[in-house]
Amino acid sequence: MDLDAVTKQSALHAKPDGLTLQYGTAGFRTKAEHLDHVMFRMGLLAVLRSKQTKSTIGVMVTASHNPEEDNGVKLVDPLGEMLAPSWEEHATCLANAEEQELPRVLLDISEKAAVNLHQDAFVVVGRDTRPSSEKLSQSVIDGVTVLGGQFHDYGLLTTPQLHYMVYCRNTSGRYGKATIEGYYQKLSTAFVELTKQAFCSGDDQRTLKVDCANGIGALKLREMKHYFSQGLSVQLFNDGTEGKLNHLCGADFVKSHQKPPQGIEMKSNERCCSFDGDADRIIYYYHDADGQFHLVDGDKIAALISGFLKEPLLEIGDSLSLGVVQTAYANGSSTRYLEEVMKVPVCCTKTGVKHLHHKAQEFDIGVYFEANGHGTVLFSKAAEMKIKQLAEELEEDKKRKAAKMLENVIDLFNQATGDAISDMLVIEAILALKGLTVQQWDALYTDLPNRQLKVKVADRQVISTTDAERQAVKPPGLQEAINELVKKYRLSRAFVRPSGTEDIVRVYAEADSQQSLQNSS
Ligand SMILES: CC(=O)N[C@H]1[C@@H](OP(=O)(O)O)O[C@H](CO)[C@@H](O)[C@@H]1O
Ligand SMILES: [Mg+2]
Repeated sequence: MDLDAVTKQSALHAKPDGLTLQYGTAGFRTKAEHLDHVMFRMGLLAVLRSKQTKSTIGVMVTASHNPEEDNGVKLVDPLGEMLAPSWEEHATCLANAEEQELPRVLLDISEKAAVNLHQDAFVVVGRDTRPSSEKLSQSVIDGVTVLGGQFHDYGLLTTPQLHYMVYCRNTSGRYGKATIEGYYQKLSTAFVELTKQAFCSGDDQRTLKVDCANGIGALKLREMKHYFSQGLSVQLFNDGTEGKLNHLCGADFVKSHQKPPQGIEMKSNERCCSFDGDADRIIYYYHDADGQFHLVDGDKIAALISGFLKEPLLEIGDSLSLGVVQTAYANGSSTRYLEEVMKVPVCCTKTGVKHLHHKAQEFDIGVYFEANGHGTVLFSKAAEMKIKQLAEELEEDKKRKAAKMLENVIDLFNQATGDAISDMLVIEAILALKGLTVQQWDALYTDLPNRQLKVKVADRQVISTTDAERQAVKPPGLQEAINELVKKYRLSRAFVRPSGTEDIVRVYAEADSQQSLQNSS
């Protein structure tokens, strides 16, 4: 490690005095103008992590659904998963070190994490469409090169595409080809195979309107749509040619305002969906014949998918375990539906994909979705092998068909992380195979009316929670006050937690009717 070179280069990416940031739920996120030094340092850290794991590490420059002026960065671990928690701490230390402390902190991390500094390092970099992203990703690359790491800059990518690239590179191509073309091919082939058996319904059924949040999703979906056009025709809105990123559009806007985005024309009963700014979340919605807006969120996506998976699993007759992972934000109706009607086990974890992902790995087939539309389905290695084997071996036609279908489903889901494009194709395949309209899907259960608020407080850390964030332990009296309110209304539930990505406290409440909800919130 040439620490003199690091010090010299770092001076070109100097940290503003006194600025402290934390590696949160989704990496570092703040105004883009404050991030240059963080990017350089994350380039350094990615090299150390790569040396330590002897694997390719990813660095993604994005602030997802946050405003265009913001930006952010997160590291992607070898199997495409989020950075390990102990390294989140290293990331925070490194980002906050004053200039003169930088060499010492780098040495400290190397020592604590037992990094073999003679090992080679390889880092892949991706970025979203924000005006600040190109320059910031160059700062990441400066950090990588000054520590002697090699890199590949993928340029513009969705966040899940970068996770996919990392996963491919660390599994010697077994997961797929680590190119954008490889990603398109893998997903489209699985989609086309899967939908071959679908009853050919009218053109209306095969058309989907997509609000791309004026982000990277638009670019990538436009490139990709030709690959699967025989099975699905997508119409792009908010494609970035005019509007501002995430402004009055995108999955986060639609979910939190419970209304359609601007810039999309919706006819009654037409199926529409929204991606977020880096295309790792997806939300569906429609207007009914009376012009009423209906949101079909991540919970309903989980319900659709787990219902769909149950049938072929039963058919192949193997006792592979299927489970669903949610967070406290899951609508109470969805949890009840999954447990009581679908009869699948449901777990609740803390907010943030890494928690859900981790829990989902405990099942042979783990379905995980946040209500806001971030999620995927994970298949254990054992489940994948079993399904592949059955797809080849089974004599009986029906069973083999079921195993083949599952095989394509495995390929269609992004196993590294939630992916709006991949989830969209899975959902569209299921709707086509089952001959379901968006209204029929929506009718699986009725959401309890719910509301989510953001509250600015002086110090959000005065609130601490337990029981997967559903109970407040501090400050004293808060939980008792919530209990008092909640017990007055039927099927009601409420909780308060500090956000892991914004300087605010989030308040959530749901109840059996709009009236009860308004009274309680
Ligand atoms: C209620 C909510 O939507 N929370 C979001 C948000 O986390 P907070 O910790 O609530 O700020 O951002 C996370 C990262 O994008 C996402 O995983 C999560 O679902
Ligand atoms: Mg996102």
